Amino acid sequence: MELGNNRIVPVVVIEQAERAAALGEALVAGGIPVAEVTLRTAAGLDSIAEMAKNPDLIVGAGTVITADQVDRVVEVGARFIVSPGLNPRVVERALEHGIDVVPGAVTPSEIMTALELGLTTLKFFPANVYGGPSALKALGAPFGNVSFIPTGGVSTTNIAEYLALKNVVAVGGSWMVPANLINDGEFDTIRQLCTDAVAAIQGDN
Ligand SMILES: O=C(O)C(=O)C[C@H](O)[C@H](O)COP(=O)(O)O
Repeated sequence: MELGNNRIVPVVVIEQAERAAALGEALVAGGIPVAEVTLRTAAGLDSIAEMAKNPDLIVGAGTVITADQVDRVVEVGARFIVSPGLNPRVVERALEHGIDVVPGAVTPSEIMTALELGLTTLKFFPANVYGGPSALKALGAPFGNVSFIPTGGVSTTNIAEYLALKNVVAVGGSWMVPANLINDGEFDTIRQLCTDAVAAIQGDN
């Protein structure tokens, strides 16, 4: 997955596309130049298009549920696709476009289906519901070639524990990009939340 050397993927829920450019600048300034912009709002597509204009930012689409949504997010410049679950038609359409796709998979059967589709980097969501780090350790035994991006309940309190696992390539989360701060244009605060998140893992590297 095209993440550069980033190990934190901000999950963005944005209500106003006019906030997108400034949000992208805050992420870059805060040391996390990547964003998974979800399609959970009507502003998602336009926000991806706006943030994709920033050459310093890696922008992908989240909450991609259907193959049609894959076409639309590729059209506006998404560089990767994340899904909460595993829909083979979404995966196949993304692969047809030649774009990285990270579906959600938390059970051995889902993981085996993803492997069959040629994928080895998967979203582990909701991580806080499906057992967190201990579940990921257990899954690492039979699936040594699979990397996960745990998402759901991740924060500075547990990010180091997740990133210490050899089968965790990055974490996803919304804690550094709260929707209310985006809506209120509190981009200095978002930048600080990003630098705090980066600091939370630098001490453990
Ligand atoms: O929207 C999607 O496509 C999802 O899969 C859900 C998000 O990734 C999680 O809601 C993020 O979890 P928090 O960091 O606990 O807020």
